Amino acid sequence: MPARDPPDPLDAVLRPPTDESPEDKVKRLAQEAEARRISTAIDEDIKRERALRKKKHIVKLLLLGQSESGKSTTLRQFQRLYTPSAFREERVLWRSVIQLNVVRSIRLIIDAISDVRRRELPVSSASEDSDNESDERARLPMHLETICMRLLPLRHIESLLVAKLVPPNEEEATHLGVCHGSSGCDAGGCTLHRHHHHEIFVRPGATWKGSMIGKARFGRPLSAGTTGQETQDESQVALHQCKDDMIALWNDRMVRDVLRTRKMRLEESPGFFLNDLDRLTSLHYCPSDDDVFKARLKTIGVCEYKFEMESGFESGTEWRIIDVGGSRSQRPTWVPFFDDVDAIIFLAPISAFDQTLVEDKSVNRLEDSVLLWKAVCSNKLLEKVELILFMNKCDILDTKLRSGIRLAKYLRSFGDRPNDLDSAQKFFRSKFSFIHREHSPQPRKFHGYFTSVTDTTTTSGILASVRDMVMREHLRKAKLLS
Ligand SMILES: Nc1nc2c(ncn2[C@@H]2O[C@H](COP(=O)(O)OP(=O)(O)OP(=O)(O)O)[C@@H](O)[C@H]2O)c(=O)[nH]1
Ligand SMILES: [Mg+2]
Repeated sequence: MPARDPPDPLDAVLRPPTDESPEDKVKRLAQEAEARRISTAIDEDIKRERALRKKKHIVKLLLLGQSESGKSTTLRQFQRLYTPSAFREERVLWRSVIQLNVVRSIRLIIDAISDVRRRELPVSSASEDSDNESDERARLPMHLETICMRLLPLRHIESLLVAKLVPPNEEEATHLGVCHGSSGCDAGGCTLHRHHHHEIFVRPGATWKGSMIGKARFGRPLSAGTTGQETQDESQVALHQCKDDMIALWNDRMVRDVLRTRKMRLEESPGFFLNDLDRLTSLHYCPSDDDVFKARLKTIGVCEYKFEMESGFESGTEWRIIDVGGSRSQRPTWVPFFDDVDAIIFLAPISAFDQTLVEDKSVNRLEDSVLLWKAVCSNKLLEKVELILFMNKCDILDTKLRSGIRLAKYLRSFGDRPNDLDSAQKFFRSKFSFIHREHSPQPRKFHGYFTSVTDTTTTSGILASVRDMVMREHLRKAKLLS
């Protein structure tokens, strides 16, 4: 005789009672039918979700370009466009970065005027009581000495802000481009010690935002009042108290002379806010969108920003935008992303034709961008990737050319073309598109844009066309593969 299966332990529990009344039976059967209905609905939900996940598109966009080319600013523009409420909520967190940008600009000025040589000054600016030696340090006029003295508390504020923004034990080797030397200085009665001008940076993982707000992240809105940043803080109080002196320093004629002779064009430098001191130093200052785009915080490592399209034909598409550090030591982090990226936005700051890299003073910035672009175009791993070129910082290019800086002096091939924005842009477009054509392993379309990514209006339109183009290409390739 075959062995009998052991009794099912659940069977006894689930079996209807032997003394069940007809009414109870009707009730039980109804309950069982309802339970079956719910179970089928859950099964269908799971099936639908699986199918959806299978269908869900993930579009990956990588931002590349040298340091200070505008990658993180472009990322912030994407954030503003596609997760506006999270962007707005996080604006307040940029206040410390902006405070530090301001304090650093002021220190650059004080350092410059503190060891200015008499021969560097126009005759009218030099103080009269100095002796004849031509290389003698110029004495500062009394009013500037007083201002420098009164701005001494900003040194403490700078240390506070660095402690707040830079993770402990982090040291970054690159320095701000416009600074000099690192020894102490003594200008008349005003003694200031220069520090190394380490540029502050953001490292993912130990993010500065994370350290300031606990667990808050893009996509997970913060409520105002949770960070403590929006109320007045020590740095803001100090900046408020120093407001008049900072404004007087920045507007001083001799200061401007010194900056001019030293070719320190602070207005064109990243993180420049000195024309907005009145607004920025108010006790309840909260950064505007534009302030967030103008703020400078260097990227070290890789940051990924995810967002999902909520409507239209892209509904359900997840976008991942990857922002990397652009300084030379950071470039090895780029390659692992080449594998499965849909498109690259490459930023070339075409205003930088007369500048050198912060990390290597012997390398011209424009040349570096051109070489990088060539390397990206010719990379075999990227042969099927859409390359989008942002010829960026056109606003600064325009200002430079208008101020009389001659492009041909730095780029002989520019020849005798008119030294204006239009001619320069045509020239750069043909230079970059030529490289794209000649060095791409297989023919592909050139997508070139002239951008000033700090400008929200023009950039929003450009990002929308980029998004459409990338999405179309993504769908076309997905169709070809399926
Ligand atoms: N005027 C102007 N400033 C810009 C433009 N694009 C970027 N900037 C500024 O340039 C600075 C550097 O921009 P970032 O976006 O931080 O540069 P990045 O490429 O991310 O640099 P790394 O993180 O060092 O690789 C910031 O202060 C920006 O506000 C532009 O088109 N015009
Ligand atoms: Mg960056």
